[in-house]
Amino acid sequence: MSVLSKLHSSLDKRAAQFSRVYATHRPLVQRGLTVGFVLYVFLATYQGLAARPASRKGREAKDVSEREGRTAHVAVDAVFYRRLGVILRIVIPSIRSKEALLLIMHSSLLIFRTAISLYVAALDGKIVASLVRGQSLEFLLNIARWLLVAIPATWTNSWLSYVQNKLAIAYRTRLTREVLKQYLGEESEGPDGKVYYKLSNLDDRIQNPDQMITHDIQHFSANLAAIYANLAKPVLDVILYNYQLAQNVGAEGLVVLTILIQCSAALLRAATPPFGTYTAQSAALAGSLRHTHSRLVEFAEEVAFFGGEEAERQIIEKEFVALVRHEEKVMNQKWWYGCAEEGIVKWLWGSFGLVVCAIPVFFKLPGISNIDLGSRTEGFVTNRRLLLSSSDAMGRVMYSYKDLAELAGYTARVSLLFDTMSDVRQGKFEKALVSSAMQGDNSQIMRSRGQVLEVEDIQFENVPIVTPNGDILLRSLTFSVKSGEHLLIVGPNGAGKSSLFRILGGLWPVYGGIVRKPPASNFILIPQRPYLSLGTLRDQVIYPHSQEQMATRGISDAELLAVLAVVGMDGVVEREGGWDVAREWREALSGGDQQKIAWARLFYHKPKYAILDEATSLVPLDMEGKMMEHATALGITLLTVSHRPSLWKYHSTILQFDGQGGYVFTKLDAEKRLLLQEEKQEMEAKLLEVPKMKSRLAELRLVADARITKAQW
Ligand SMILES: Nc1ncnc2c1ncn2[C@@H]1O[C@H](COP(=O)(O)OP(=O)(O)OP(=O)(O)O)[C@@H](O)[C@H]1O
Repeated sequence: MSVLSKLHSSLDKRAAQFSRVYATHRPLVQRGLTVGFVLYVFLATYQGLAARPASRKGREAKDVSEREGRTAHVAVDAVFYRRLGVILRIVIPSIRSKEALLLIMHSSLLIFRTAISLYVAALDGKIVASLVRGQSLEFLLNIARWLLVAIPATWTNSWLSYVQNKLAIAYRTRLTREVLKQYLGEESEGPDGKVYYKLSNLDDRIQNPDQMITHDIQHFSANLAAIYANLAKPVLDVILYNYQLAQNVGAEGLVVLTILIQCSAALLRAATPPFGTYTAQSAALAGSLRHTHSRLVEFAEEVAFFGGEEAERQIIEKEFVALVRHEEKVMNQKWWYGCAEEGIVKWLWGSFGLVVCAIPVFFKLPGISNIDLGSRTEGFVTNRRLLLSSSDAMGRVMYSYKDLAELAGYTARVSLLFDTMSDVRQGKFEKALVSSAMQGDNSQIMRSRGQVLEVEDIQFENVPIVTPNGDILLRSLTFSVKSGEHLLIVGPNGAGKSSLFRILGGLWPVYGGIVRKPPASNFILIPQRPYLSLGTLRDQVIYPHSQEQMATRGISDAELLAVLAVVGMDGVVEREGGWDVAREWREALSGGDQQKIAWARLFYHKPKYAILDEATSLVPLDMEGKMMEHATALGITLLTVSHRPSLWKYHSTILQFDGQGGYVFTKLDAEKRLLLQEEKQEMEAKLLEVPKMKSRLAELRLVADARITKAQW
């Protein structure tokens, strides 16, 4: 016997010995491998979802933040989980909440559906086996079972999508309510309120809050509701299907299969583009495009008069092209990613699966006695179905990473909204400042804060007027207004007249000194272009009251008509078809009529103070006088900005800005001021005549010189 054949026989002996030992201990090995497999699936899922460095994704995410003015990144990482945690506490406030119950219901349905799938896999195998064996009765019985199981199966699927949609709506409702609570904070919240104003005027971080509150919250909620099904269910499926498969084909093949699948999955994952960042970018670009369109709708008349169609088209097109380019980039990425994904998940993993299913056909597995053709076919069909479901579930775990990345994008947007609102409520604003705001004295003023005290009268003590971008309009302003002492405010454009009102209304922060003033509810503002709400004609006059509040105050429609009569607008009720007609009042009423409605609103509310910012610029002089007299007769103290001298006589003090950072606050003697004004106008008129007179004089001189010369001749 040669050395080679000796070696061969000794190897044979050892192999036989090993397979004997292995066969004896196989049940134990199987159990160990199965437990190991389950642990592995959990670990792999955890690792797949756990925080990861944001490298490339972080870099690309900067694009989003630049548009939103903030350095936040979008990736499936620790930041994402922290943000999601905060939002989850809002959408699922307690274990007894409706949302928690819906989640439990959703989970039960998911488990039930998997159980049905397992049953169907086995039944499928049995049907084919009975066919191969030619057992007609068995075949019919199995078909009956198939039809029976179809009832709960279809029922479960419908319920699943129903509960998932319900969850999405419930999340959206919770989030929207919470956002609106903060965004339109009650006036009683004092300086913390008016977030909707501060967000767009005092802070740069959010360009389109409307888009965030509507579109982004909706997508976030839908994604969050789906991610649970897309993640929890496939993980559960992978474990259950594979457990069942391990029983049928042996755990060894499955372990090899899992290793191969995980290696290819890791490769695919490494190549996954940053879809989360793309989602956030898409949302920001879509918001920007919508904003340009809504601006055009808002200023349609102005644009039409200017013939600005070409300019507007260019602006809109620029936004549109940016969005389309981005969508195309994402589409291209999705195209190649989709190819790679399908090739790996469907075809490569499918071939691995077929090989695994074939194991019991080609190898005799201890404990599994597939002898006849029927049993072999039954085993193959069942295993193949299990495998298809398992690889489908595995694929969904893979896809869910993409979903998770998308959810991260929306989470970033929603949490940016919450974070910014929270900062704004605490008076922390992020805005691009003018360069002077960063220097010495100016930056000192910007850093400090003044005091706001609630008292009966208005008193400003050394208060600087600073615009949100750090421009200091006035370093220190001191003046006071007592009840009944009407104040006239004058000065050149941009001097800070309206800004003073913004401080009074609590819209702008007080950077220094002391502001004493009554609560904001004691003021009513009438600007040059008054605000008209969506609603009925009655709503315009009583805004922001509701009809119920009007009834509580004991005011009837007839009394409201009397209020309109003061401003000569009582005819409008009949003309427009009654109090309850709703219309776009900005279009239905002329500019002057809109101002008169705003004055009627003032007479309805009778506040302590009225802020009139060029509030009579569009009404005739006689009506202006009537309205001013009625307001003072009602005991309303007026703070008026106007360039019309006709209004001077209604005021007792004057605050005059010079537009260079200086001001004068003094008693106003309207008569004297009018006389001076008249004298000034007369002199100005005379001065205008001077050049004309000079040229006439020159002409006369020429004529006179000519006559003298002629006489001499
Ligand atoms: N939200 C804002 N953010 C930044 N700057 C602002 C803001 N609102 C106003 N400003 C700036 O504050 C300055 C003063 O504006 P303000 O409206 O108080 O002027 P004004 O005296 O009322 O002028 P006008 O007579 O033209 O109405 C202007 O330069 C304006 O650009």
